[in-house]
Amino acid sequence: MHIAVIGGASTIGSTVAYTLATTDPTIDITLVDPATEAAWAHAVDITHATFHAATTPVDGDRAASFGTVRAVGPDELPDLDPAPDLAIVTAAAPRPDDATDRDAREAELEANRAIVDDVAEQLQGIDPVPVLVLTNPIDRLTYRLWDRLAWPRERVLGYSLSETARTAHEIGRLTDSHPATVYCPVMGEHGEGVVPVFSRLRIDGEPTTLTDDQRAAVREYVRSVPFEIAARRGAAETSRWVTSAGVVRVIRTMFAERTSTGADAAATANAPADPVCLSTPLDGEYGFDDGCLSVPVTLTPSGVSEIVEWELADEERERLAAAHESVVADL
Ligand SMILES: NC(=O)C1=CN([C@@H]2O[C@H](COP(=O)(O)OP(=O)(O)OC[C@H]3O[C@@H](n4cnc5c(N)ncnc54)[C@H](O)[C@@H]3O)[C@@H](O)[C@H]2O)C=CC1
Ligand SMILES: O=C([O-])CC(=O)C(=O)O
Repeated sequence: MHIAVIGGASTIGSTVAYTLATTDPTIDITLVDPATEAAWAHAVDITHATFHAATTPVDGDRAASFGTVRAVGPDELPDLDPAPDLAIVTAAAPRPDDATDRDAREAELEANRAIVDDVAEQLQGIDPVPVLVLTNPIDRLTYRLWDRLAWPRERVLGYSLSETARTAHEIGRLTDSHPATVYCPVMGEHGEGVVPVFSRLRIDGEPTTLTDDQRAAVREYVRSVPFEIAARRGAAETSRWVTSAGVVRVIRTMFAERTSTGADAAATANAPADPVCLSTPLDGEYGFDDGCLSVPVTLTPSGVSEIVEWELADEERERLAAAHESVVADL
């Protein structure tokens, strides 16, 4: 499997590449970035890391299955051989040092629109593959990329799975449970319009109800914690660890048959074969016929195979509608 990370010299892109390479050394990774020196440096450093990730020395047959990590400029994307099976987009404009407020994702919109348009042009040079957009604000820019690319909508996804981990963490704290026992999917906007689907909450497999105050506390935590992290660590250091782990989870789910570690991600005891929530263009699902929002999707190596329409509580539907209104206002 070959994954191209567009904006691969970025903090997030390089961390995703590192996590992928050290989780599954059979994957070929190409860092595509105009910052070719930095991309080269990440590629070589990550290549060295894969030596430790495998218990070396391995035999020649196993070594032959290992992939490579390399760096290229954007104009070389169409010539990659083999062509990528998946593109991850982390290209972004530099953020100011004070980009740690809750409106920081929105503040990126104007500058990153132009970059996403450029990425669309780069991607036009290859045949359609699934594209996972991380560039913020993801719901608006996933739609923008899809609009510019004119690829089937099944191919285009925005990454928002970190919310699920943050939600589980806070529910775990509030209920004195281990976060790993918490299943609570998260729909809506990657931002203020986040919609944890409390009607589907299970803890240790048991349906569980939170109070209104607890629900509000969870939403508030999910909205604010990424910016608390950025404020304490510096704007150049976004939530790289949860993001890269979540992206690997998406890829393992999407390419279940083809990664050497296999995909147990979507089928755990607490969430048997449940879909994952990612942002994707909507065409009537949940009553919305434009824009992108995170909704439950099932995945194949081609992208989205199905957008699943869950029965939602009235309050969840209302919150989803508000998120949709906010997102489409910026299209
Ligand atoms: N969806 C999510 O959960 C998360 C999203 N993000 C977002 O990911 C994006 C990247 O963040 P950082 O890693 O901090 O960025 P960064 O500032 O470290 O790197 C951006 C990279 O994009 C490259 N780039 C610029 N224009 C390009 C183009 N036209 N084509 C290809 N590459 C180009 C730059 O050379 C640079 O290497 C931001 O928009 C950030 O908000 C960050 C964390 C989580
Ligand atoms: O806003 C950021 O830079 C980080 C982000 O999206 C997240 O961690 O969810």
